[in-house]
Amino acid sequence: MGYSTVQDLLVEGQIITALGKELPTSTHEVIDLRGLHVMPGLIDPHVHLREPGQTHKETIETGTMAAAAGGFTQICCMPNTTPIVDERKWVHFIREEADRFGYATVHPIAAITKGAKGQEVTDFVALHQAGAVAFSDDGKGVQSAQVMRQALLKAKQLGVPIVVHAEDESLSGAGCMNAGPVAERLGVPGIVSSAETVMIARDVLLAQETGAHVHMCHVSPEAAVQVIRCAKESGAPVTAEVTPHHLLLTDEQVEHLLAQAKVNPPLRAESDRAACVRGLLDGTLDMIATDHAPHTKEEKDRGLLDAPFGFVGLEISFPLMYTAFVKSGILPFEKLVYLMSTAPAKHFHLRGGRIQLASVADFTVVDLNQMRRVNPEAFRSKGRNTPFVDRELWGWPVLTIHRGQTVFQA
Ligand SMILES: NC(=O)N[C@@H](CC(=O)O)C(=O)O
Ligand SMILES: [Zn+2]
Repeated sequence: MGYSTVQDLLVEGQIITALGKELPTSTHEVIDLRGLHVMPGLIDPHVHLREPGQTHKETIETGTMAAAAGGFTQICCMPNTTPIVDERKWVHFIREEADRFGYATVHPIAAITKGAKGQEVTDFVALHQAGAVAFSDDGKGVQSAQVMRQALLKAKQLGVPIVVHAEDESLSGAGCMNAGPVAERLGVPGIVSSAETVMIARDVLLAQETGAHVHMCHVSPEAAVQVIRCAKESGAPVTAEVTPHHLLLTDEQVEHLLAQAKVNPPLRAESDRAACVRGLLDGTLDMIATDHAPHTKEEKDRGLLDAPFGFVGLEISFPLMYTAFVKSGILPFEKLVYLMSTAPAKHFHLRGGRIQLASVADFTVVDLNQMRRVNPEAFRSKGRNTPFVDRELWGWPVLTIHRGQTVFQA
């Protein structure tokens, strides 16, 4: 970190072929980026692209366009589609579709269990050979410790992470928001923090016993941050992600926004939010994930009890993080780039995450001085479901280059 410089960058084909001061311009097209910042293409480890099957919510085309507009050049997509990504053909389909449009590189995450039913572990070897970079039943927790242990042993052999959506259904039940005073005032069933923390603790123990890499999704309660901190101190092979919404919002939002603030895991109390920020600053939480979860307006309008959980995030997460944490002086710019590019590349074993000689030309140019309000009507994503409508943000991406090609320009 601390590697910011002012210099030129030469791209030939898909590759960065020179870096330095005053490179000869001779026959090359010159893009003047004075006053702007270039960073390695952002990488999002947790995106719902909704294909196959749920094309009313999002498609691979619209989801990767949204990624490019948000400065992401690589994304990992979750298997909770229709059907579930539990067979090789769906891994191939996703990669081929993404390559056909070319807006961003998509790394499929395949299901841990067949149909995400939590019972029979999928064919990890075949799915990994097809291009799955990790395994997850995201959207649901794997309820059986025995099934999870079996999955960890298989993942360990392949050297890939198991990505944990931590939710014990016997505790989360029919809850639609965080359990607490706001849920009580609204008279709706709450989701207790232990529904998440109990499974995080279980999977830390299973990671220690098996030696497999466990990656915790969208961490939200204070107790979960504490469990992960202890796990890391004891050397357990555990990493974790946190979302911009869990760092910035609390369940107070649900009082005003109702289903527009409904997400899983739920927005929690102020003490939980503050603990997530501390966890991010001290390295307990390793990276930022958007958990981009598009739903239609009709679905989100069903009311707090019946609407689906989830927010879109790809097109606003860098400005959200930049404005709240870098512009305010809490986090150095380089650390944010690390959290949104270098760290996900490292822990998911992806190329990228750095701008260096001979690497693939994936990079994002941001304008740190431009303020714009969040306007969901302008999203490339089909999803408009965000609790951040109208927020004033700085640090918008203005140019995204993926494999040497311009895929987004403001
Ligand atoms: N996060 C959400 O609220 N929803 C996700 C599922 C998930 O990531 O758990 C979705 O698929 O809609
Ligand atoms: Zn999840």
